[in-house]
Amino acid sequence: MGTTIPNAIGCPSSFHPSRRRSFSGSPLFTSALPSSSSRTPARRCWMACGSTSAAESRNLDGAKNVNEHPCLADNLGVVRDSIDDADVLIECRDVHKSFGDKHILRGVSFKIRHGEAVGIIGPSGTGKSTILKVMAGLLAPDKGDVFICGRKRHGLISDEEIPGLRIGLVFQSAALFDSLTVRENVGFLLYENSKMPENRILERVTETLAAVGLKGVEDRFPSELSGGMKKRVALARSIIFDDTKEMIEPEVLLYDEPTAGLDPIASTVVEDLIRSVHVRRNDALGIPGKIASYVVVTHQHSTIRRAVDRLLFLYEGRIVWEGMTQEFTRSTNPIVRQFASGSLDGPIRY
Ligand SMILES: Nc1ncnc2c1ncn2[C@@H]1O[C@H](COP(=O)(O)OP(=O)(O)OP(=O)(O)O)[C@@H](O)[C@H]1O
Repeated sequence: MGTTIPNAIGCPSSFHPSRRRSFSGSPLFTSALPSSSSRTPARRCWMACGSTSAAESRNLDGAKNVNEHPCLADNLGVVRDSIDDADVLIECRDVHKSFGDKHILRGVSFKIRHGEAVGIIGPSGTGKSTILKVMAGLLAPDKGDVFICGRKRHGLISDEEIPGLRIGLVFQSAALFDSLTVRENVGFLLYENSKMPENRILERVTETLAAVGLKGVEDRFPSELSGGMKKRVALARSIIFDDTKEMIEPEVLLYDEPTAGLDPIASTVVEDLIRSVHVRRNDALGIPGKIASYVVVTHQHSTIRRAVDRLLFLYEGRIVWEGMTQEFTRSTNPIVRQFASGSLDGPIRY
Protein backbone atom coordinates (compact mmCIF):
# COMPACT_ATOMS: atom_id res chain seq x y z
CA MET A 1 0.00 0.00 0.00
CA GLY A 2 1.39 3.39 -0.91
CA THR A 3 1.57 6.39 1.26
CA THR A 4 -0.88 9.14 0.60
CA ILE A 5 0.96 12.33 -0.09
CA PRO A 6 -0.81 15.18 1.54
CA ASN A 7 -1.48 18.52 0.03
CA ALA A 8 -4.21 21.03 0.11
CA ILE A 9 -4.76 21.75 -3.49
CA GLY A 10 -5.94 19.18 -5.96
CA CYS A 11 -9.53 18.22 -6.40
CA PRO A 12 -9.88 15.08 -8.46
CA SER A 13 -12.72 16.09 -10.71
CA SER A 14 -12.60 12.81 -12.59
CA PHE A 15 -12.53 10.70 -9.48
CA HIS A 16 -15.15 8.03 -9.19
CA PRO A 17 -15.16 5.66 -6.26
CA SER A 18 -15.85 2.67 -8.43
CA ARG A 19 -12.63 3.40 -10.33
CA ARG A 20 -9.60 2.70 -8.20
CA ARG A 21 -6.51 4.40 -9.36
CA SER A 22 -3.35 5.81 -8.00
CA PHE A 23 -4.09 9.31 -6.85
CA SER A 24 -2.01 11.11 -4.36
CA GLY A 25 -3.43 14.60 -4.37
CA SER A 26 -5.76 14.39 -1.45
CA PRO A 27 -6.57 17.59 0.40
CA LEU A 28 -7.06 15.40 3.37
CA PHE A 29 -3.90 14.19 4.73
CA THR A 30 -3.96 10.87 6.35
CA SER A 31 -0.69 9.15 5.97
CA ALA A 32 -1.49 5.52 6.24
CA LEU A 33 2.00 4.27 6.65
CA PRO A 34 2.48 0.68 5.63
CA SER A 35 2.53 -1.73 8.48
CA SER A 36 5.17 -4.27 7.71
CA SER A 37 5.74 -5.27 11.27
CA SER A 38 3.42 -6.45 13.96
CA ARG A 39 5.09 -4.55 16.71
CA THR A 40 2.96 -2.60 19.07
CA PRO A 41 3.02 1.20 19.15
CA ALA A 42 4.66 1.01 22.48
CA ARG A 43 8.07 0.17 21.15
CA ARG A 44 10.49 0.08 24.03
CA CYS A 45 13.13 2.72 23.67
CA TRP A 46 14.90 4.78 26.25
CA MET A 47 15.93 8.24 25.29
CA ALA A 48 18.74 9.38 27.43
CA CYS A 49 18.44 13.03 26.57
CA GLY A 50 14.98 13.63 27.99
CA SER A 51 12.07 15.44 26.43
CA THR A 52 13.51 18.86 25.84
CA SER A 53 16.86 20.36 25.16
CA ALA A 54 16.05 23.13 27.52
CA ALA A 55 16.52 24.03 31.09
CA GLU A 56 13.19 23.62 32.80
CA SER A 57 11.92 25.07 36.01
CA ARG A 58 8.91 23.58 37.69
CA ASN A 59 6.20 25.77 39.15
CA LEU A 60 4.56 24.82 42.38
CA ASP A 61 1.63 23.61 40.31
CA GLY A 62 3.86 21.23 38.38
CA ALA A 63 3.79 23.13 35.08
CA LYS A 64 7.11 23.80 33.45
CA ASN A 65 8.52 27.14 32.43
CA VAL A 66 10.91 26.12 29.77
CA ASN A 67 14.01 28.22 29.56
CA GLU A 68 15.31 27.34 26.14
CA HIS A 69 19.01 27.24 26.62
CA PRO A 70 20.60 23.85 26.19
CA CYS A 71 24.03 24.94 27.42
CA LEU A 72 22.50 26.43 30.51
CA ALA A 73 20.66 23.19 31.07
CA ASP A 74 23.89 21.26 30.90
CA ASN A 75 25.81 23.77 32.99
CA LEU A 76 23.18 23.73 35.68
CA GLY A 77 23.40 19.99 35.68
CA VAL A 78 19.67 19.64 35.39
CA VAL A 79 18.92 16.09 36.38
CA ARG A 80 16.25 14.71 34.16
CA ASP A 81 13.81 12.13 35.26
CA SER A 82 14.42 8.73 33.81
CA ILE A 83 11.26 8.28 31.85
CA ASP A 84 10.15 5.15 30.14
CA ASP A 85 9.64 6.31 26.58
CA ALA A 86 7.98 3.14 25.38
CA ASP A 87 4.72 5.00 24.85
CA VAL A 88 6.13 7.95 22.88
CA LEU A 89 4.48 8.00 19.44
CA ILE A 90 5.92 11.25 18.08
CA GLU A 91 8.89 13.22 19.31
CA CYS A 92 10.15 16.54 17.96
CA ARG A 93 13.69 17.15 19.05
CA ASP A 94 15.27 20.60 18.62
CA VAL A 95 13.28 21.32 15.48
CA HIS A 96 14.18 24.45 13.50
CA LYS A 97 12.37 25.75 10.43
CA SER A 98 12.84 28.92 8.42
CA PHE A 99 10.96 30.39 5.49
CA GLY A 100 13.38 32.64 3.64
CA ASP A 101 14.93 34.85 6.28
CA LYS A 102 12.10 34.22 8.75
CA HIS A 103 13.33 31.83 11.41
CA ILE A 104 9.98 30.46 12.61
CA LEU A 105 10.81 27.38 14.71
CA ARG A 106 13.90 27.86 16.85
CA GLY A 107 14.47 24.60 18.64
CA VAL A 108 11.12 23.00 19.43
CA SER A 109 11.21 19.81 21.49
CA PHE A 110 8.35 17.77 22.90
CA LYS A 111 6.90 14.28 22.96
CA ILE A 112 3.41 13.00 22.27
CA ARG A 113 2.65 9.83 24.18
CA HIS A 114 0.07 7.13 23.53
CA GLY A 115 -3.27 8.20 25.01
CA GLU A 116 -2.48 11.91 25.20
CA ALA A 117 -4.71 14.82 24.20
CA VAL A 118 -2.38 17.77 23.70
CA GLY A 119 -3.07 21.39 22.75
CA ILE A 120 -0.59 23.72 21.10
CA ILE A 121 -1.34 27.37 21.78
CA GLY A 122 0.45 30.66 21.35
CA PRO A 123 0.25 33.99 19.56
CA SER A 124 -0.49 34.21 15.84
CA GLY A 125 2.41 33.57 13.51
CA THR A 126 4.47 31.81 16.13
CA GLY A 127 4.69 28.57 14.16
CA LYS A 128 1.86 26.36 15.47
CA SER A 129 0.63 25.20 12.07
CA THR A 130 4.22 24.84 10.96
CA ILE A 131 5.08 22.42 13.76
CA LEU A 132 1.92 20.39 12.96
CA LYS A 133 3.09 20.10 9.35
CA VAL A 134 6.54 19.07 10.51
CA MET A 135 4.99 16.38 12.75
CA ALA A 136 2.80 15.22 9.88
CA GLY A 137 5.81 14.96 7.57
CA LEU A 138 4.56 17.65 5.20
CA LEU A 139 7.52 19.89 6.00
CA ALA A 140 11.04 18.75 6.77
CA PRO A 141 12.88 20.52 9.58
CA ASP A 142 15.96 22.51 8.58
CA LYS A 143 17.61 21.24 11.73
CA GLY A 144 16.54 18.82 14.43
CA ASP A 145 14.67 15.54 14.18
CA VAL A 146 11.25 13.99 14.28
CA PHE A 147 10.97 10.48 15.70
CA ILE A 148 7.99 8.26 14.95
CA CYS A 149 7.65 5.46 17.51
CA GLY A 150 11.30 6.00 18.36
CA ARG A 151 12.53 5.87 14.77
CA LYS A 152 14.01 8.91 13.12
CA ARG A 153 12.11 10.22 10.15
CA HIS A 154 14.26 11.12 7.16
CA GLY A 155 12.80 13.60 4.73
CA LEU A 156 9.08 13.92 4.20
CA ILE A 157 6.29 11.47 4.81
CA SER A 158 6.27 10.52 1.15
CA ASP A 159 9.88 9.32 1.38
CA GLU A 160 9.65 7.33 4.52
CA GLU A 161 9.19 3.72 5.30
CA ILE A 162 8.56 3.93 8.98
CA PRO A 163 5.78 1.46 9.71
CA GLY A 164 3.35 1.21 12.53
CA LEU A 165 1.73 4.61 12.95
CA ARG A 166 -0.81 6.54 10.92
CA ILE A 167 -0.70 10.30 11.23
CA GLY A 168 -3.65 12.36 10.07
CA LEU A 169 -3.81 16.11 9.68
CA VAL A 170 -7.26 17.69 9.76
CA PHE A 171 -7.05 21.08 8.13
CA GLN A 172 -8.81 24.12 9.51
CA SER A 173 -10.82 24.54 6.32
CA ALA A 174 -11.98 20.89 6.37
CA ALA A 175 -10.49 20.70 2.84
CA LEU A 176 -13.16 18.48 1.35
CA PHE A 177 -13.24 17.70 -2.35
CA ASP A 178 -16.01 19.99 -3.57
CA SER A 179 -16.90 17.84 -6.55
CA LEU A 180 -17.29 14.66 -4.52
CA THR A 181 -20.21 13.65 -2.36
CA VAL A 182 -19.84 13.17 1.37
CA ARG A 183 -19.73 9.41 0.77
CA GLU A 184 -16.88 9.77 -1.73
CA ASN A 185 -15.01 12.20 0.48
CA VAL A 186 -15.22 10.02 3.58
CA GLY A 187 -14.43 6.80 1.72
CA PHE A 188 -11.69 8.36 -0.36
CA LEU A 189 -8.72 6.66 1.24
CA LEU A 190 -10.39 3.28 1.23
CA TYR A 191 -11.34 3.60 -2.43
CA GLU A 192 -7.80 4.63 -3.26
CA ASN A 193 -5.66 2.57 -0.94
CA SER A 194 -7.52 -0.52 0.18
CA LYS A 195 -8.71 -3.73 -1.39
CA MET A 196 -12.03 -3.57 0.41
CA PRO A 197 -15.09 -4.47 -1.66
CA GLU A 198 -17.21 -1.47 -2.53
CA ASN A 199 -20.23 -2.54 -0.48
CA ARG A 200 -18.02 -2.83 2.61
CA ILE A 201 -16.59 0.63 1.99
CA LEU A 202 -20.11 2.00 1.78
CA GLU A 203 -20.94 0.35 5.12
CA ARG A 204 -17.76 1.73 6.71
CA VAL A 205 -18.61 5.23 5.44
CA THR A 206 -22.10 5.06 6.93
CA GLU A 207 -20.78 3.68 10.23
CA THR A 208 -18.07 6.31 10.44
CA LEU A 209 -20.47 9.15 9.66
CA ALA A 210 -22.76 7.83 12.39
CA ALA A 211 -19.79 7.81 14.78
CA VAL A 212 -19.43 11.56 14.28
CA GLY A 213 -23.17 12.08 14.63
CA LEU A 214 -24.11 12.45 10.95
CA LYS A 215 -26.83 10.42 9.27
CA GLY A 216 -28.37 10.60 5.82
CA VAL A 217 -25.86 13.06 4.37
CA GLU A 218 -23.94 10.61 2.21
CA ASP A 219 -25.27 11.96 -1.09
CA ARG A 220 -24.79 15.62 -0.30
CA PHE A 221 -21.97 17.74 -1.67
CA PRO A 222 -19.80 19.86 0.64
CA SER A 223 -21.49 23.05 -0.57
CA GLU A 224 -24.73 21.70 0.93
CA LEU A 225 -23.25 21.38 4.44
CA SER A 226 -22.82 23.89 7.26
CA GLY A 227 -19.32 24.73 8.49
CA GLY A 228 -19.73 22.47 11.51
CA MET A 229 -20.97 19.59 9.36
CA LYS A 230 -18.00 19.99 7.04
CA LYS A 231 -15.66 19.71 10.00
CA ARG A 232 -17.47 16.56 11.10
CA VAL A 233 -17.18 15.07 7.62
CA ALA A 234 -13.47 15.92 7.63
CA LEU A 235 -13.17 14.20 11.00
CA ALA A 236 -15.00 11.12 9.68
CA ARG A 237 -12.65 11.03 6.71
CA SER A 238 -9.64 11.15 8.99
CA ILE A 239 -10.78 8.34 11.30
CA ILE A 240 -12.09 5.82 8.77
CA PHE A 241 -9.88 2.77 8.49
CA ASP A 242 -9.58 -0.48 6.62
CA ASP A 243 -11.02 -3.06 8.98
CA THR A 244 -10.10 -5.98 6.74
CA LYS A 245 -6.45 -5.57 7.63
CA GLU A 246 -5.03 -7.92 10.21
CA MET A 247 -3.55 -5.14 12.18
CA ILE A 248 -4.83 -1.60 12.44
CA GLU A 249 -2.01 0.82 13.15
CA PRO A 250 -2.55 3.29 15.96
CA GLU A 251 -3.34 6.73 14.68
CA VAL A 252 -2.38 10.19 15.84
CA LEU A 253 -4.62 12.99 14.62
CA LEU A 254 -3.36 16.54 14.26
CA TYR A 255 -6.11 19.16 14.20
CA ASP A 256 -5.36 22.65 12.95
CA GLU A 257 -7.85 25.05 14.56
CA PRO A 258 -10.79 22.63 14.36
CA THR A 259 -13.27 25.07 15.92
CA ALA A 260 -12.19 28.27 14.17
CA GLY A 261 -15.17 30.08 12.72
CA LEU A 262 -17.79 28.01 14.54
CA ASP A 263 -20.41 29.38 16.92
CA PRO A 264 -20.03 28.33 20.58
CA ILE A 265 -22.46 25.43 20.36
CA ALA A 266 -21.05 24.06 17.09
CA SER A 267 -17.61 24.38 18.73
CA THR A 268 -18.78 22.28 21.67
CA VAL A 269 -20.06 19.60 19.27
CA VAL A 270 -16.71 19.43 17.49
CA GLU A 271 -14.74 19.50 20.76
CA ASP A 272 -16.80 16.59 22.10
CA LEU A 273 -16.34 14.71 18.84
CA ILE A 274 -12.59 15.12 19.05
CA ARG A 275 -12.76 13.63 22.51
CA SER A 276 -15.17 10.89 21.52
CA VAL A 277 -12.93 9.33 18.88
CA HIS A 278 -10.03 9.12 21.34
CA VAL A 279 -9.17 5.73 22.81
CA ARG A 280 -10.22 6.85 26.25
CA ARG A 281 -13.79 7.70 25.20
CA ASN A 282 -16.74 6.27 23.31
CA ASP A 283 -18.02 7.59 20.01
CA ALA A 284 -21.65 8.50 19.18
CA LEU A 285 -22.45 4.79 18.78
CA GLY A 286 -20.99 3.94 22.18
CA ILE A 287 -17.99 2.24 20.59
CA PRO A 288 -14.57 3.01 22.09
CA GLY A 289 -12.64 5.56 20.03
CA LYS A 290 -9.64 4.42 18.02
CA ILE A 291 -7.46 7.52 17.91
CA ALA A 292 -4.42 6.80 20.05
CA SER A 293 -3.45 10.43 20.64
CA TYR A 294 -4.23 13.81 19.20
CA VAL A 295 -2.79 17.27 19.02
CA VAL A 296 -4.96 20.35 18.60
CA VAL A 297 -3.75 23.79 17.54
CA THR A 298 -6.29 26.26 18.80
CA HIS A 299 -6.91 29.81 19.96
CA GLN A 300 -10.24 29.01 21.57
CA HIS A 301 -10.53 28.79 25.33
CA SER A 302 -13.46 26.39 25.08
CA THR A 303 -11.39 24.00 22.99
CA ILE A 304 -8.50 24.21 25.44
CA ARG A 305 -10.82 23.45 28.36
CA ARG A 306 -12.92 20.80 26.70
CA ALA A 307 -10.78 18.95 24.20
CA VAL A 308 -7.25 18.71 25.59
CA ASP A 309 -5.49 17.68 28.80
CA ARG A 310 -1.98 19.02 28.33
CA LEU A 311 -0.78 22.24 26.75
CA LEU A 312 2.36 23.34 24.98
CA PHE A 313 2.81 27.10 24.68
CA LEU A 314 4.74 28.12 21.60
CA TYR A 315 6.19 31.61 21.50
CA GLU A 316 8.76 33.00 19.12
CA GLY A 317 9.46 29.54 17.79
CA ARG A 318 10.05 27.83 21.13
CA ILE A 319 8.01 25.97 23.73
CA VAL A 320 8.14 28.44 26.63
CA TRP A 321 5.66 26.72 28.93
CA GLU A 322 3.99 23.35 29.21
CA GLY A 323 1.56 21.97 31.71
CA MET A 324 -1.88 20.52 32.26
CA THR A 325 -4.84 22.62 31.12
CA GLN A 326 -5.95 23.36 34.66
CA GLU A 327 -2.51 24.80 35.37
CA PHE A 328 -2.72 27.22 32.48
CA THR A 329 -4.83 29.92 34.11
CA ARG A 330 -2.89 29.64 37.36
CA SER A 331 0.49 30.01 35.71
CA THR A 332 2.74 32.82 36.87
CA ASN A 333 4.67 32.83 33.61
CA PRO A 334 4.23 36.41 32.32
CA ILE A 335 3.85 35.28 28.70
CA VAL A 336 1.14 32.80 29.65
CA ARG A 337 -0.60 35.29 31.92
CA GLN A 338 -0.76 37.91 29.23
CA PHE A 339 -2.02 35.44 26.66
CA ALA A 340 -4.65 34.00 29.00
CA SER A 341 -5.95 37.45 29.94
CA GLY A 342 -5.71 38.95 26.45
CA SER A 343 -3.95 41.98 27.91
CA LEU A 344 -1.99 44.37 25.72
CA ASP A 345 0.55 44.80 28.51
CA GLY A 346 3.25 42.21 28.81
CA PRO A 347 6.12 40.59 26.98
CA ILE A 348 4.06 39.61 23.90
CA ARG A 349 4.20 42.41 21.35
CA TYR A 350 2.07 42.63 18.23
N1 LIG B 1 5.09 27.85 3.28
C1 LIG B 1 5.42 29.03 3.82
N2 LIG B 1 6.17 29.92 3.16
C2 LIG B 1 6.53 31.10 3.71
N3 LIG B 1 6.17 31.48 4.95
C3 LIG B 1 5.40 30.63 5.65
C4 LIG B 1 4.99 29.36 5.14
N4 LIG B 1 4.25 28.73 6.08
C5 LIG B 1 4.19 29.56 7.13
N5 LIG B 1 4.89 30.70 6.89
C6 LIG B 1 5.08 31.82 7.81
O1 LIG B 1 5.51 31.28 9.03
C7 LIG B 1 4.93 32.00 10.11
C8 LIG B 1 4.25 31.03 11.04
O2 LIG B 1 3.11 30.50 10.38
P1 LIG B 1 2.13 29.48 11.11
O3 LIG B 1 0.96 29.32 10.22
O4 LIG B 1 2.88 28.27 11.50
O5 LIG B 1 1.75 30.30 12.41
P2 LIG B 1 0.60 30.03 13.47
O6 LIG B 1 1.22 30.12 14.81
O7 LIG B 1 -0.12 28.77 13.14
O8 LIG B 1 -0.32 31.30 13.22
P3 LIG B 1 -1.91 31.51 13.42
O9 LIG B 1 -2.19 31.34 14.86
O10 LIG B 1 -2.11 32.93 12.97
O11 LIG B 1 -2.60 30.50 12.53
C9 LIG B 1 4.02 33.04 9.51
O12 LIG B 1 4.74 34.27 9.47
C10 LIG B 1 3.77 32.53 8.11
O13 LIG B 1 3.55 33.60 7.22
